[in-house]
Amino acid sequence: MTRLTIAIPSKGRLQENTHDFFGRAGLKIQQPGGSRDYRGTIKGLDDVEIAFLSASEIARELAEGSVHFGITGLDLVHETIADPDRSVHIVTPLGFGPADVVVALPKAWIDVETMADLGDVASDFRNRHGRRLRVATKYVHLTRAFFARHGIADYRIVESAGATEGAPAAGSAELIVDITTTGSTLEANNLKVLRDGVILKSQAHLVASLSADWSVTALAAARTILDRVAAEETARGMRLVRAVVADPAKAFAEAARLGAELPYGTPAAGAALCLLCPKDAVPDCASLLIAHGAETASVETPDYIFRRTNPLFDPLAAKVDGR
Ligand SMILES: Nc1ncnc2c1ncn2[C@@H]1O[C@H](COP(=O)(O)OP(=O)(O)OP(=O)(O)O)[C@@H](O)[C@H]1O
Ligand SMILES: O=P(O)(O)OC[C@H]1O[C@H](OP(=O)(O)OP(=O)(O)O)[C@H](O)[C@@H]1O
Ligand SMILES: [Mg+2]
Repeated sequence: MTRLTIAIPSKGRLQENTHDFFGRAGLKIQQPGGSRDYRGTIKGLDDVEIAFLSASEIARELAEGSVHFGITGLDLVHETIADPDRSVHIVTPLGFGPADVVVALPKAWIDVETMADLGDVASDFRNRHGRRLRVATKYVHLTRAFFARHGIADYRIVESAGATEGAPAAGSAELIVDITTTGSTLEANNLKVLRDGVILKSQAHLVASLSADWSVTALAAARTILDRVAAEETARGMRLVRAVVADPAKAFAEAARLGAELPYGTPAAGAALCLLCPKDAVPDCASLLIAHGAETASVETPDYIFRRTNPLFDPLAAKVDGR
């Protein structure tokens, strides 16, 4: 039976946060051969194999179906995978690795502030210089699609693997499409982003391949992992609030308006009412219980909240089954 393979970044800026993400869910990634080993495991989960790859390789392997899950940037998913809606399923954004793919050009081009301005300049440029504007980028597909959407055809792509921001100053291109987070690399190269020049807002995502071999074993392992991930995520936003009140049903009816849940039912007379309450509503919830006669309301932080329905796993299972 095929085991579940998860590809995670082995280097670069997504690596450390990826380990933290699994760690929060109580999943410990082990790399038996040390950092040079290409394969690893998750402690206690025999049906799972970890593949350590670069962020761009991960997008490729997801497209090929040679891994079940991968963690990579949304920019790479859209750049590398021809038809992402069909070949992969986005499980969840991960809240780290934020970066925008942008169209940028020298600040000295004061008349060009928007994609429409760029369209005008592109035609002019061709007439005047007898050659097309050059765009330096490694995001070839994203650039083509975005320029086409803005009706710009008078340009040529110059593929650039690194130091793309230096291309205009070096004279190898007039403008660039690249990724930026703080903007300091653009600034250092005297470049500005067009007002409507943000092609994609990216961050790291957990992505599932729809062409992978989803054996019963692999799917069960996916459920185990996504249960833990979802349980930790849910728990992070909730608190357990406990108090003995005069009329638990009535107290809960009011607490429900604050978003509280009654996970273990209405207590018998004299026993504590136990509520799951959104973190931000805890002080109001506690005051409400005191107003309902409680002497004490105690609040605890749950580590995990497991539920029968899993918002991360269920949509994936539906897609995999439906193939
Ligand atoms: N400021 C940033 N610059 C570049 N990438 C970023 C940034 N912030 C987040 N990322 C994300 O990290 C991904 C890859 O980053 P990084 O350049 O660290 O990987 P890498 O190990 O160099 O991979 P490769 O060798 O394939 O380029 C990007 O595609 C993007 O999704
Ligand atoms: O907006 P900023 O915060 O300045 O970040 C953007 C820069 O960081 C990335 O390069 P990276 O460091 O990954 O080097 P690489 O091109 O070798 O991958 C990216 O290609 C930009 O050059
Ligand atoms: Mg890089």
